[in-house]
Amino acid sequence: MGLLVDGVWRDAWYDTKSSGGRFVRKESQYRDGLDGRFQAEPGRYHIYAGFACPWAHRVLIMRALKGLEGLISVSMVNAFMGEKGWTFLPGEGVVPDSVNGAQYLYQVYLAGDPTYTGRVTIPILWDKFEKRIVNNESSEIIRILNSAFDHVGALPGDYYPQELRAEIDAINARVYETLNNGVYRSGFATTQEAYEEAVHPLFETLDWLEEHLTGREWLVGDRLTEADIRLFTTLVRFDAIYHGHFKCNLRRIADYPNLSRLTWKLASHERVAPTIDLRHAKAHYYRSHTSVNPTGIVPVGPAEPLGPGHSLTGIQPLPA
Ligand SMILES: N[C@@H](CCC(=O)N[C@@H](CS)C(=O)NCC(=O)O)C(=O)O
Repeated sequence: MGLLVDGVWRDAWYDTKSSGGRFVRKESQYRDGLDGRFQAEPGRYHIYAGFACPWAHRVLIMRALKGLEGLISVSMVNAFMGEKGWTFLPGEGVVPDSVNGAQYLYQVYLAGDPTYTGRVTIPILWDKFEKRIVNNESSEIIRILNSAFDHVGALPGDYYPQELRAEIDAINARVYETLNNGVYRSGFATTQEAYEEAVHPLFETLDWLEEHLTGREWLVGDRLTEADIRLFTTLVRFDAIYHGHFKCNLRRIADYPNLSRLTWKLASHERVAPTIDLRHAKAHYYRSHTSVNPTGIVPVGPAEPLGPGHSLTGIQPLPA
């Protein structure tokens, strides 16, 4: 775990000292869209992702739902993120970097800008023509994938429809703050106060979502939208990872019937299922976050991380 400073890798854990033990997420730096100099073209773009990361997972799901596998290639990082950050070293679920030939993800950031300063995160949308990062903010990459490739062969489907945007944005805002990022704010807190400040609102949001989903199939409108996708990538990891590793343990998702139903509905979706590898994700969190779990031991349970009777075995690997 570390970051680049003027193009030089520095091994460092998140600084929580200056913020009273609170984990404060840094803004992503590459924020271009596919317009102007970047045009949507088959074969031009590459995604750097990984099975562990909930932010990268959003992007893998959108790529799959829009049927973009043949138009946008992908590389997948190793589960273990050590002192040199994410790597493409051989391991389960790794898809090597066919574009930049990087062994370490920081080399991809340097290939785009040899003087980059900042965190080295997945997901990344990379332009093979201009040889640079277009965007490294998942909430924006999923919107790009949702519509930019529609005229060059993407599958139909709009997961951010105009008429539902206000409602989607409102749900996203609460879910991002208290849940998607809330699990990290709970788990990476280094004071009791900072932890409790995160974990209580997190469960208030889960309670609220459970109620909101009564009599509804999806969060917004009567259809699958990006709001469901953004919620899902946290829910699917919750009982196996966040409940134990990040101490989000007032309740499990299995204790919420409506949230469990939504989680399973997406997890078993034929296009979404191949984007999930919970064993890999568990190994990442428990082995890489040595300040949270110094022994690196990966717990064996829960036996059924997606609720009674639901198994994810038999899922096919992600097409490269
Ligand atoms: N805001 C970013 C966050 C991405 C992010 O934090 N990814 C994590 C993996 S789950 C990462 O690569 N962390 C490495 C680091 O912070 O050094 C997004 O949504 O794309």
